[in-house]
Amino acid sequence: MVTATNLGFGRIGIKRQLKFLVEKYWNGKVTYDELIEGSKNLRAAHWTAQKEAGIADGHIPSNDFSYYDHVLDNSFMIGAIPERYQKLDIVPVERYFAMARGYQRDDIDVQAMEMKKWYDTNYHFIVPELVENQEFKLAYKVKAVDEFLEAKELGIKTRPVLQGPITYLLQAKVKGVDASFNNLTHFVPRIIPVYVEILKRLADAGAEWIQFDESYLVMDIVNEKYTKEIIQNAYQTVYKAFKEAVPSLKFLIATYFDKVDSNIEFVEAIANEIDGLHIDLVRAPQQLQPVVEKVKSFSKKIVLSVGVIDGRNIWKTDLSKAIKTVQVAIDALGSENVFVAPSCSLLHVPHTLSTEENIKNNSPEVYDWLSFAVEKLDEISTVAKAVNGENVSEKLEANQKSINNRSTSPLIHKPEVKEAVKNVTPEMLTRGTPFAERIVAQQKILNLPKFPTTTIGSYPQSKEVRLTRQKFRKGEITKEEYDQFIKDETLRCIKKQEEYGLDVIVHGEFERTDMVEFFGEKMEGYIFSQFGWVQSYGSRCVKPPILYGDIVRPQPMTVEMIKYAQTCTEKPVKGMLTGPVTILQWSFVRDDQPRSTTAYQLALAIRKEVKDLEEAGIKVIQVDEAALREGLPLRKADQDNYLQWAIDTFLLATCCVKPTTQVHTHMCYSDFNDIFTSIKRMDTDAITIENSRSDLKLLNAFKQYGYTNGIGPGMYDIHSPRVPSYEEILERARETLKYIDSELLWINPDCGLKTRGWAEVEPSLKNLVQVAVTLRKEN
Ligand SMILES: CN1c2c(nc(N)[nH]c2=O)NC[C@@H]1CNc1ccc(C(=O)N[C@@H](CCC(=O)N[C@@H](CCC(=O)N[C@@H](CCC(=O)O)C(=O)O)C(=O)O)C(=O)O)cc1
Ligand SMILES: N[C@@H](CCS)C(=O)O
Ligand SMILES: [Zn+2]
Repeated sequence: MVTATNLGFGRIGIKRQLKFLVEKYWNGKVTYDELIEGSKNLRAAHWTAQKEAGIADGHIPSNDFSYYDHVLDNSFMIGAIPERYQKLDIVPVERYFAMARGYQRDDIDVQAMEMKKWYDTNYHFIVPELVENQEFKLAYKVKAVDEFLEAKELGIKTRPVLQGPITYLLQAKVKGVDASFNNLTHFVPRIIPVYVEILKRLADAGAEWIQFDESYLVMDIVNEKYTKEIIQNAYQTVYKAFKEAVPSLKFLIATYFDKVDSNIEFVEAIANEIDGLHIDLVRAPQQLQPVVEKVKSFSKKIVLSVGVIDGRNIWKTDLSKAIKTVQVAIDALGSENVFVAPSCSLLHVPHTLSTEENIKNNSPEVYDWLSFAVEKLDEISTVAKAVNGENVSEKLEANQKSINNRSTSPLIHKPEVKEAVKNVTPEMLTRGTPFAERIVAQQKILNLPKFPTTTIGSYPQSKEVRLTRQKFRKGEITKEEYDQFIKDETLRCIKKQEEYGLDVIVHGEFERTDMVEFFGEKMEGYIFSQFGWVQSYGSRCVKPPILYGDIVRPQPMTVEMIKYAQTCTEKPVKGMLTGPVTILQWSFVRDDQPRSTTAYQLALAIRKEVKDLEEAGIKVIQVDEAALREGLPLRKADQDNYLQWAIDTFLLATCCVKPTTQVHTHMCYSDFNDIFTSIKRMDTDAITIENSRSDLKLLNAFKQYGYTNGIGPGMYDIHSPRVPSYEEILERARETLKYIDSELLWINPDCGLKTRGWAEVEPSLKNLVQVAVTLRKEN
């Protein structure tokens, strides 16, 4: 019998209950007991939904829940708590949130831990931070065990999910060591006992299968430092120790987001210790045959968990195709050695389609093409039933009808859009004039001081802004009233920026729910869910719009608002747009054509907007490519191709302006080294980057690669509520000047300010501007 399984489920709840609960806890509006109780209810609901959908007993994940992030939970559980948090005299839950968000109370002021993108997703994790003499020890409460027991009490046997130790250690940064320090050789022996203790407790509690997320197995992990021998040795040492200590447990090694490829050697090396391997066959269907062959050759029989239901997108699965894939594994390994699974955790897709009344009523055809997490559980169970010989013919027929309908629907295809993409020429991808000449021409118009100051775009999306938008959506206020409110907010925001002394002004983005959803709403080819939220970081969620067809921009999207903003001030106002790659990356996009084709369509739409802004007299235009680095394929062999079309689409979107128009971009995520030549190729007049939670050393790349255009590495972290002091920003700016030429340096925060309150923004920006004033005197 093939088993229906799952790898992980979203935690925020059908209506984002966890978000509201956690935020209320932070604001002192609910107690710790209420936080515990509310989360318990959510977990119960999610386990029950999985059980009811037909996920097998013992294969419903637990420990996938988190108040903030599951990697942080793992650090907390094994005592990897940096000293600056350990020494705070606060209760454990406060310590946990201090690690995630920083802590500022009375005279205590501790920064948050580093946050990074989770592989190529829009989810962020808290980077484990270790020291050379790190001791790992169990927390007073062992979350993985507690959650297993909690589910057991409900009559649900779960499969606890743990961060695979090798992946956890490779993700960790170690303070105070040099580049030759080897995380694996150093920490493997130390981390084993704490994991063994957790495993023993899980076995005692009645667990059978344990899922180890060893997602690093899809990366190019082997290099000079992490040689094959070292990695193989690490895998063997860890999993041998686990098996010896707790022989009753079965271990599933889970990989996702790309192919395992030659790293299968490391799996082979531990084949006798483990009981199953999960592979992603949506992202990497080509790995089916080689992995099946390899697994078949192992002396010990292990289970192959085949990830055939897309955990990263929202389209209905072609069930007949999925069944064929599963059948290949069954034929080779036997049905008792095959699990049906989603490609990865369902954390990355919204909860359920069943509440989406708007799509159902207004776009019934598209509704029929969709599948969110709960519906995907049903797909998993249907595939398992089908290969087990149960009669699911009605479901399969209905599914085939939807799949056929989608592939031929006239809703999707617009010949004029396809034609426009074909007609893109190389001349459309270049500015023509070099930066050195452009900047002189721009300065004649803009006359900016040295170390120009700016912000990234958004200002606080206060409760009032959101509630007013909600009232407008519900029809409680008119469009005129809403527009006037937004204009008033914009004016107020611009006057504040003038008061702080910022040089390049932004309009604040008050009219935007989200920088991608806003543009989606103004283009044809998109639909929008009402409750399709997915977690981005901590309590912050995004509702990716659904791009289902060819893209058309019927009319200008931002021009009226930016023109208005420019009338509010003498200083230059940046026209704010989101770039094609970021729109692509943060939408659920069609899977019936290459992503590059969709990006070209988006680029043509943004290009029209850029041109219209310039014609409206806007002198500085920022096209955010916040997610360009995030979209980089995980395997090096795939990266050049991506970077080629990704940068081409950015150039297509921006290279239509005069040399006098200043083009900015902004990027979140600071791991730039591997894409540096591409950043250069973007040839923007200024780029602002998220950098403040990362090592300044990363900026060395700008020097190393001879970057000569304007650059603004974020001077402080906007994701945390703490206010940076003038001294702190000044120190950072002075340090930055060791890496960046003073003529090129912009002074700015590291991302938009929408998540902050004015009470934090005001002192932070005043300190920021003061730093620029000091630098001008010093340099
Ligand atoms: C820059 N970032 C972004 C990423 N991805 C995006 N798609 N967009 C981004 O900006 N990825 C990387 C980073 C991640 N950063 C963030 C930052 C902030 C948020 C965030 O604040 N999300 C909000 C939801 C935003 C939104 O759409 N708000 C709606 C209101 C929806 C709502 O909650 N309405 C309430 C009523 C009002 C209220 O009580 O507040 C309701 O319906 O009940 C809007 O503005 O109208 C969040 O709350 O999490 C995300 C990622
Ligand atoms: N312009 C956007 C960029 C965020 S990455 C903002 O300021 O919110
Ligand atoms: Zn950003």
